[in-house]
Amino acid sequence: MPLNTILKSRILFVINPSSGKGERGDVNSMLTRFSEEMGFEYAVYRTTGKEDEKEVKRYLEKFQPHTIIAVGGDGTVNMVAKILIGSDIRLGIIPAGSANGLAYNLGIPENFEAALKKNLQDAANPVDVIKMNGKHYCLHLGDIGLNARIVKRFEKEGSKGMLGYGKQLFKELSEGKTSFSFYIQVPGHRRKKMKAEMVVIANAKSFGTGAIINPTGKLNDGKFEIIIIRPYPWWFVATFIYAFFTGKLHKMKYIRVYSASEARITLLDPQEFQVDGEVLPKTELVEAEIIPAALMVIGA
Ligand SMILES: Nc1ncnc2c1ncn2[C@@H]1O[C@H](COP(=O)(O)OP(=O)(O)OP(=O)(O)O)[C@@H](O)[C@H]1O
Repeated sequence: MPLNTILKSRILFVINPSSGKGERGDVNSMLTRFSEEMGFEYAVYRTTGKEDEKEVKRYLEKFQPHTIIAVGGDGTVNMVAKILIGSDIRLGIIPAGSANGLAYNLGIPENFEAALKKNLQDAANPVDVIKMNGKHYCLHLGDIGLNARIVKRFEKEGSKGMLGYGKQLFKELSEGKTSFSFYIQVPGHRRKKMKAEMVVIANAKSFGTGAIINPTGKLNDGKFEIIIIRPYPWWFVATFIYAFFTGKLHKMKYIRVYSASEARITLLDPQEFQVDGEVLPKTELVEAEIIPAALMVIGA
């Protein structure tokens, strides 16, 4: 955004004080300093975990921001994004959660001041959103099976950070694989019965850990990808890890990728399901459709 636009703009900061690393440093004085230097007006709403959506909507009416910057993890970003779908209010992100998937994909630094500067300088561009089962809005990715089970364990046991994720991944893998069967319907392809360890429905390229699950993913192409990890022999894990970090997963054996603007996955038995880090009840059906250019996101 050019400086003269920032000078006139109103920015609402939605801060989750309880997210991953908590509120670090003296955020208030940093915001005051930047607003004086750059001349923007700002308001702060600190989330409580109760009725936050309603409160943010009240700020929209009374403060009429041009930009909302979500300071927190994927949950906070998702809560704000949901409110902004279809509006031209810009969404910015300062990552401060235990999972910051979208921020990672946008290359936003974890340091508060550096992330704030980036949000004040970068342009906003349209980003697609995936609507799942008619009510869940996904900016980053959702999945069925292995990763959803790990995210669930992670939350239940109060694990933190990459080490915590690694511990839960190890536990899941050492308990043996639990593949599941499903039917997949994607327009232009015949309905197919398949078996998988995990099915990922991705808007973005990478998990917040940096693992590239969707090498061909773009946030603004009007499509999402369905990445199916089929049952594999145990010794293939090392090849997967190599592929995850070199961006070659889509070329691997045991992987099937669909690119789609809508899809329907019917599970033969209910499976764990998560969307942008939020663990949802086990499901037997996932219907996904893209909402193209749904949001203006800074740094996209
Ligand atoms: N003040 C608060 N106290 C407790 N919980 C809160 C508060 N504000 C928001 N929350 C909850 O925080 C969750 C979102 O957290 P977010 O994803 O931003 O950070 P996180 O550290 O990654 O969290 P998590 O690991 O639980 O996903 C939501 O469930 C929301 O209800």
